[in-house]
Amino acid sequence: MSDYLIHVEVLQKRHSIADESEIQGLVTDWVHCNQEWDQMVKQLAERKDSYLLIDKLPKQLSPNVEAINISLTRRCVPSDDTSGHTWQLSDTSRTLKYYLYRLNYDSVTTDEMETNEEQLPSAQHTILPSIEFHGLWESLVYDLHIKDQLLEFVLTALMFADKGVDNKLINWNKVVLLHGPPGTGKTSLCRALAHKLSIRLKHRYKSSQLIEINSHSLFSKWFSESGKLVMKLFERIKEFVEFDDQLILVLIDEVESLAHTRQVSANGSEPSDAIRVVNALLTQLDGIKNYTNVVVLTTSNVTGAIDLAFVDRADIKQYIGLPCVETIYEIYRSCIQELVKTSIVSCDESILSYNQLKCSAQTGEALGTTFAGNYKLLQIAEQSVSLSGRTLRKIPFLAIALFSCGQIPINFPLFLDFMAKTVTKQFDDRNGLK
Ligand SMILES: Nc1ncnc2c1ncn2[C@@H]1O[C@H](COP(=O)(O)OP(=O)(O)OP(=O)(O)O)[C@@H](O)[C@H]1O
Repeated sequence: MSDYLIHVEVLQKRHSIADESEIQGLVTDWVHCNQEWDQMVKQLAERKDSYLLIDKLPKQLSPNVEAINISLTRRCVPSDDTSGHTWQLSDTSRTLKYYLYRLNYDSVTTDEMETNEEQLPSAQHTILPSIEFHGLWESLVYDLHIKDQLLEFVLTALMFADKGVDNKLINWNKVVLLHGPPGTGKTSLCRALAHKLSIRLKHRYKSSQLIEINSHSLFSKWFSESGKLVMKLFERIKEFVEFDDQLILVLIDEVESLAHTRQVSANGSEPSDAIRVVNALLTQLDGIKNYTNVVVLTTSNVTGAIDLAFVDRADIKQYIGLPCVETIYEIYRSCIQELVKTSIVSCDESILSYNQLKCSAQTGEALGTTFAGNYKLLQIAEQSVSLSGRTLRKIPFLAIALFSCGQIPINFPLFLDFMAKTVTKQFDDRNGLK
């Protein structure tokens, strides 16, 4: 038993023909010869929401392995945890979980449904783990340990289903609801969660698929038919769910457009159709909850507008809010690292994590000019409070587009000036719109 569980995700190269056992053997050797586990774990534990990506691999691994991603969760290993292979590092008390996977490069496919007059795009299917969502989980930063908690929640829900826990005695529906302001990464988090689950559960399921329901097209034009369309759509989902070696993740974005509160609908202009849609959705959700291999992920910007019966079915109702200074700093830091990597910004200073910066300030190490840029970045993060994650990720692009006059590379201090001006402009523009 250990305080941390170390997850080692091994991405096999696209054209590698080595079999799983061969790669597992090579990775095992690498893991056991690596003397740096304690240091890596310490580094990761200090950083919140963090991971270590190793893409410069030793030559015995590089022909077959693209990258190795190491992350931690703070928990003990349940004795019958079936996800991944478990290894005990011989010289420490640390437990390590190993997952080997390949990315799917096929493009997303769109399902269409027939209405009276036309074909309607009703859902998008992505085979997971997909190149489309590679790195998405790691790119999302939150104030609390939201990502780990969500992952843990879904793994537990699937484990309960697998163990055949009686639903009449313990109630769980395998439905997640993420709600909060626009642009806080709710949809991205659902996609990233689905991708992560497909990697972590590769031992349990032969394949995994994300089905994204297009709520808008289901509910807009053919309003009177919407109830029927919802039923049809879930019939189609059931075709996939029938195979219990397939993990199916259903994403309903902006679920309020399907799960409108029946109270409001009843007072509105077209009450019966809206009520029919909500009823159809609730019936279908109750129908698929009996399958062990399906999880429904939903998002909403306006929780108040969702039917309470739906909200009640969600096992987890997670509020995703606007980022705090620390999270903003980390989002900006990842943007700058990317611009340095692609030689758009030149930087001699190492860009510390928020925690490192705080620690070195306490010990007096960072107070010299060496970390002046880091402090300036922290000020910009403070200036950016109340902006959404979506806006924050745009700021570095806008800073260059608006102020660099096409001259790259831009040195780090100048780039930070551009960023500060862009944030000010963002608030001015926003106030101008009010
Ligand atoms: N917490 C975050 N960390 C890092 N990036 C973020 C974060 N929140 C948002 N983003 C960025 O914003 C983009 C848009 O996020 P997304 O569309 O998932 O948000 P949303 O909450 O679903 O928005 P909406 O409610 O408007 O549909 C993401 O792809 C990501 O680049």
